[in-house]
Amino acid sequence: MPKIIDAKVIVTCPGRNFVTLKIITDEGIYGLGDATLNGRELSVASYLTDHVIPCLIGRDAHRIEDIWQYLYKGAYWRRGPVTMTAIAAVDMALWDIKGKIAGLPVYQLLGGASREGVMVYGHANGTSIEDTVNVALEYQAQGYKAIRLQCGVPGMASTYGVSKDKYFYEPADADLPTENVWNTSKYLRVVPELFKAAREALGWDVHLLHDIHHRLTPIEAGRLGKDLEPYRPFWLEDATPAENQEAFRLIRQHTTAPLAVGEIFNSIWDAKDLIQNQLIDYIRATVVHAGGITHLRRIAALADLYQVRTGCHGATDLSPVCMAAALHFDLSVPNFGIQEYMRHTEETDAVFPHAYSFGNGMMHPGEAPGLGVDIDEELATKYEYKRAFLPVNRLEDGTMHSW
Ligand SMILES: O=C(O)[C@@H](O)[C@@H](O)[C@H](O)[C@H](O)CO
Ligand SMILES: [Mg+2]
Repeated sequence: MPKIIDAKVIVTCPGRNFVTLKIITDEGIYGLGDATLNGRELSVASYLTDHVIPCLIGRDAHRIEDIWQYLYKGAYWRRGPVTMTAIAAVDMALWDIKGKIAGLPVYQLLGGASREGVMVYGHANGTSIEDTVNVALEYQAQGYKAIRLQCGVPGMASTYGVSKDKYFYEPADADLPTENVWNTSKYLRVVPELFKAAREALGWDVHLLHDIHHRLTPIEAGRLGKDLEPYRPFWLEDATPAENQEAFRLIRQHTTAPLAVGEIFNSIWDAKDLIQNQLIDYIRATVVHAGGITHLRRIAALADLYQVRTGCHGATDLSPVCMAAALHFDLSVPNFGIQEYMRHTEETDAVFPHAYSFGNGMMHPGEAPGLGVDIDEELATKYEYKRAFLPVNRLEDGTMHSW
């Protein structure tokens, strides 16, 4: 059996912070897991170093399910983003090891390919509707079949999803949280105009998505969904904060716009009622924050019973290790929907060389054994951790709001 003899956490910051777990076996084979939790990176690094790695040494690396259960039940304090991101990193690394030993890409261990490629969506954003539509046209020219639209709101200095750099979006932008100002009624006026302009410019053969990013109440989300129906959105994401899963019932009563939620979910329990009551159409939970490939398969299997499809989170603050793992999952899972793909920077890709590829709006994990991603540890040491927080949102009267 491949015995775990060592494991370490690598924190690196090639333009943004990433936390990576490396598990090493007595046969010299190692596996990698993404452990990045944007804005709270060091909490996961410590959870792994201080509370998980000592329990891994000496274990059989093939026992993925047993180790998953040991870390989940053994912590006593179950669930939560830090715990489940740490478990996810171990899970990814063990699938990587298992694939390398078997000489197979992980998707083959998950039941093989269910499709030829993974449809992805890119992020078009701009300070104005015109800028956003022009970037969307560039994505369409690159072959993207699905494009997310996020634009600035007149009268608001900054808002979620609008980046300073046209192609790379990094929201964790300061040593302490940046304070954004938010105005719901201004936002509700601009999004339908954005979609109208986008449909006129891009036509109907491209999927258009939008991320509300938790900022509306259920009835406001129902109103926006109804306003966007003529433009056939592929999905409205994070329409309202989802701690109260029942809140989505009110949205459903007012609009047929498809709903996606779950990038901040970390276990099946966060999504169970949404899925079983068909209150959503896509589940956004992802490998790195929802307990790894092992747990994400359980979430997808439940979703499949209710015709809910996957739509994994894939922002730049999820490392190429997570992107690789997600693509293996996406290629195999029967109820695949779509995969988010925000390109990493060249310096990030240099630290994490990988086998996955993009072409004509689709991605593929590649045929390398395991996850097909590595880490250049020497290069990684050149990029010191740099504390960075996600922004916060306040209403114009100063009231704290969701960002
Ligand atoms: O859909 C998305 O990609 C967003 O919600 C993310 O950009 C999210 O804001 C970041 O991952 C937070 O770190
Ligand atoms: Mg989102």
